[in-house]
Amino acid sequence: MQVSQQLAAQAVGQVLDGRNLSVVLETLFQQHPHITPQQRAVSQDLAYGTLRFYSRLEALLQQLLQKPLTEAFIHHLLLVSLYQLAYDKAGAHTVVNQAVLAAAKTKKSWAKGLVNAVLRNFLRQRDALEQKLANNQVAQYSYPQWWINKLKQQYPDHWASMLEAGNQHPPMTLRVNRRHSDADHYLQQLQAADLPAQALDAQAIMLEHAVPVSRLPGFEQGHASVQDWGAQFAALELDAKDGMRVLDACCAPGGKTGHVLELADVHMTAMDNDAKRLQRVQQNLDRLGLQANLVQGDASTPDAWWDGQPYDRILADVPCTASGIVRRHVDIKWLRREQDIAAFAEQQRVILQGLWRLLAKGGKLLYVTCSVFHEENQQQIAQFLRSQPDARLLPLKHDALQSNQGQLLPGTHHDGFFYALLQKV
Ligand SMILES: C[S@@+](CC[C@H](N)C(=O)[O-])C[C@H]1O[C@@H](n2cnc3c(N)ncnc32)[C@H](O)[C@@H]1O
Repeated sequence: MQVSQQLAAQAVGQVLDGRNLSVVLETLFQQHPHITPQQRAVSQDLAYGTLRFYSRLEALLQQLLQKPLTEAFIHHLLLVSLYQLAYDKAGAHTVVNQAVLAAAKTKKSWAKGLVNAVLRNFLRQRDALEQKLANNQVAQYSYPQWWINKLKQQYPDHWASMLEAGNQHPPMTLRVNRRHSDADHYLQQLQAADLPAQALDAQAIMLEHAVPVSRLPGFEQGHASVQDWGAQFAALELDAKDGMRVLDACCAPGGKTGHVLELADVHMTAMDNDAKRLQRVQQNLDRLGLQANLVQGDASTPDAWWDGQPYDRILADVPCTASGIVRRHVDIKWLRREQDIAAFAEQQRVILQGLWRLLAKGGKLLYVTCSVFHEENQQQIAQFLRSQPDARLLPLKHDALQSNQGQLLPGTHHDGFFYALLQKV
């Protein structure tokens, strides 16, 4: 556990300095090639858990310190250990002892004593410390204040449940490849492999416990893919038919590209501006046995890559704040700044404008974000419709989208997404 606490503490520190959690963890694991798969998994769980509840843990820690902590590693080690004591199954004495040993490695004479005292005081005073946070929403929900304020303003009836949904442990959800099977049949295969699960619709299945993909029946043969249920609405709403020309304009890593191709035999151009991420699209398509014309390019400047033939369907799954998928990407809560919203909204506006002229008359463009902020969603589309007289907004099929003007609120079964289906008239 000591190694995992140490690595998690380093990862937490680097994320709080502005770095992406999955990149940070990958780099740390490369630097420690001898740790076991179990130590990797525990390090990852501790880093994710600590960041999920970061501001609550920080508020608890501040109550336990008599003066500010100047040693960053000890600070982050205490956050990880408090996470373990407050949320994890590990035994309290083991957590404290291992943290003290990890602190000793810093060779600071005061570190061992401080870590021991802070963690034991937490165990003794926990109820009183927690009670003092009852009126502190940043500590209660573990989000930045600006984020809480924005959701309160934009979702007066749902803000608290949305914040809580973002703190849940995300489920592992599968998309069954319709070319091979459906949810009912695949469920039977999962049961035979001792993997309990439930069907969410004809293609989507939520597993009771996350497992390595190698344990999924037929995964290497493309019988199923890992994809949040909310993301699976995209290909269904796009409604591409056999023979159509389809552009997936921000496609990497190709989750939605694969789904569109599973549903219909279309001529697919899958484009992204990131060459490395495009390699993952190719790998995903290879596994599914599907084909697309992969193009590296900028969706906002199509003249550089477009062949001049209009598309019947365009999927614009644009870059966004990702505020709807924080339960999977816990670092986003601490990496985003409020001013990022306007910057993303401008990037999305330019992409949407750039893609619109590629759409055939009568064709449909599905605009998608994994954000819950109105500036990137409803406001973006309202502004687009005002500036584009040949665009009209079509109704969406899925009930959950219809009832919220295209906004899928994050919940137990899916992340938060926004969908708008536009037709060129
Ligand atoms: C939300 S992700 C797409 C996820 C993907 N549709 C899927 O379902 O797997 C957004 C993608 O847009 C790409 N991107 C960002 N700016 C772009 C631009 N100007 N032109 C094309 N792609 C862009 C990013 O590299 C990223 O892969």
